[in-house]
Amino acid sequence: MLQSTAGSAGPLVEMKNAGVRRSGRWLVRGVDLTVRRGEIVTLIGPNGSGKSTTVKTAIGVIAPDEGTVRREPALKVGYVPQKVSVDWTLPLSVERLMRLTGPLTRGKMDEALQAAGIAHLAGAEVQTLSGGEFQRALLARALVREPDLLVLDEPVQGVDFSGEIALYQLIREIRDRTGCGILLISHDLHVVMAETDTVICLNGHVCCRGTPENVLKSPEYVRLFGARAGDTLAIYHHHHDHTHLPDGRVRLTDGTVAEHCEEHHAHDHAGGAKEERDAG
Ligand SMILES: Nc1ncnc2c1ncn2[C@@H]1O[C@H](COP(=O)(O)OP(=O)(O)OP(=O)(O)O)[C@@H](O)[C@H]1O
Repeated sequence: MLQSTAGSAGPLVEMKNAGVRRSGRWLVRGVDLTVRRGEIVTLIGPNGSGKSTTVKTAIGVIAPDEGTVRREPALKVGYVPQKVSVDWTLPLSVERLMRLTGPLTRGKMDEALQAAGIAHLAGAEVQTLSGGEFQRALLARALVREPDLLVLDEPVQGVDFSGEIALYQLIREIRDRTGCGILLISHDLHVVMAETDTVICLNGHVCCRGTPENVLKSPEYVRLFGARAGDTLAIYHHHHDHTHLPDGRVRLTDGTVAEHCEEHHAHDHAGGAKEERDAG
């Protein structure tokens, strides 16, 4: 089972006033960050704002120069990198990619590929995968470890808008099913981040934090991301306002039954530039 082990009720990772200093300057400073089981936390910020440094500090790849970082004992981390260096001239199937870092039973591999939604691509050559499929293959690799904490660095890079929605939906499903904590890195708030519990906006320090809606409205965020913050960004809301019946009709929360769900999906758009329909 791709199920994280139930540990203590405390945070998976907790950073308090953490700072990292290199070559005489603070790369990040004063970072407070907590990820609990079942929680999705997203770090956003411009290039060079310290997102990767913060994540590496959170998972213990680098030690803080000030402040504290506490992790749950024996915390298992699954990491989905932003990029991998693969020699594309060599043939490499998805199955081999999954086995590059260690032996893996067929069952575990199938389960992880299934969880990432690419079971049908096990035998495919990695170089033929689309951007979204490749991200899913990297995600499957991380899921094999049955992580308590899943860390994804820019998960929707090279993925089109509908692929972006599908990937965020998958990330949420993984969280719902396994109960793991998820730490996402992104350069900006994405339209589908409404499922994120907490957004932390970095620029060498924490500029602002809160729900996606609150961060979107905060003057610090608008200052950092400029006019496009208000003009082009839409927050996608998925309202679970109905139940699908076996005959294809839907029952709404008020008990009425409708033929289709489309007309009953309500979407909020903070900026209104992107329209997206919920597939139900
Ligand atoms: N070991 C190091 N020594 C000196 N400077 C470093 C070191 N590692 C990172 N930096 C610098 O620290 C800053 C923050 O880097 P970091 O990779 O954390 O940013 P980021 O927000 O993840 O950026 P991006 O969005 O471009 O991936 C950058 O200016 C980077 O050049």
